[in-house]
Amino acid sequence: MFQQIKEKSPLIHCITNHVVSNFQANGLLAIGASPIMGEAHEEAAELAALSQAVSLNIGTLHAESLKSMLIAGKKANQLGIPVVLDPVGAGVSKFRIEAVREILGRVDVNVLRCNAGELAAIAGEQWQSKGVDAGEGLLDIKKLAVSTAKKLGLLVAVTGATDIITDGKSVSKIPFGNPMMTSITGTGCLLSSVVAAGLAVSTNNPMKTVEDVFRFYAIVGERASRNAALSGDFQVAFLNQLASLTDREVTQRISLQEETV
Ligand SMILES: Nc1ncnc2c1ncn2[C@@H]1O[C@H](COP(=O)(O)OP(=O)(O)O)[C@@H](O)[C@H]1O
Ligand SMILES: Cc1ncsc1CCOP(=O)(O)O
Repeated sequence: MFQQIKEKSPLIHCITNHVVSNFQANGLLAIGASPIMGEAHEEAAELAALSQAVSLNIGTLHAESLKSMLIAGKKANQLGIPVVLDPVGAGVSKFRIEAVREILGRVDVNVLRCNAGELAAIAGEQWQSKGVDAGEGLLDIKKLAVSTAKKLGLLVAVTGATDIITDGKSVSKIPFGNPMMTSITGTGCLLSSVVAAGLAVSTNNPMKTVEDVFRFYAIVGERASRNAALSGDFQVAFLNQLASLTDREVTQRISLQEETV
């Protein structure tokens, strides 16, 4: 699939936050996709219509960008273009959680990519979130992901030490990755837009596409951590691995894991 992304270079319309906008654009370029960031409501429908996937992220949401997300999301739905939602910090304010509910109510989101705290907030469960980070809680995240996917009728992809992906029926766990991935801001946000790029080129089996993207991304994190002692180096190493990791190397890494279990 990542070879296909390089060949087709899908245009990904990102309405995202101003913390990670640059990292997200560079990460998409690194995998061979073509990012366009744009949050004015005047152009939201046009940009969505030009794109092969739409990536919505509420990290620094305001009334204007929320309006744009609804316009872009609805235009994407009309044209059959996949939509990914990253509900950054969904539980930290009334504004964010209401916005997430409005987007989910008015746009057919294909994939909800979130951390455990954001999932808990969306499901209306108790959780000790810490700003935009996952935080802590006692819930069974797998169960919550399954029930949320069923209730909302979409794919839920929850990140953490082990990632969980579900369509409400089957569940897949991705055990790869490295804790250094949480030492820089934006790895979650970029992952959501990489999922959008995957869906843009591979539409037959969305669940498998999300699994493949998550495996690839986690292995990127593992390899980047080998070449970086501290977070500044890690960010550069991460972009370099995004640009250079091949589908074949991913397959090799997975088979190594399978041999050891
Ligand atoms: N403890 C961990 N060990 C390995 N990988 C992790 C760990 N925590 C998060 N990751 C990875 O870091 C990336 C970002 O996840 P996360 O920090 O949960 O998202 P967010 O930035 O939205 O909070 C994901 O690819 C996830 O798999
Ligand atoms: C720190 C911060 N504040 C608002 S958005 C944002 C970036 C969050 O990025 P990620 O959730 O991918 O770490």
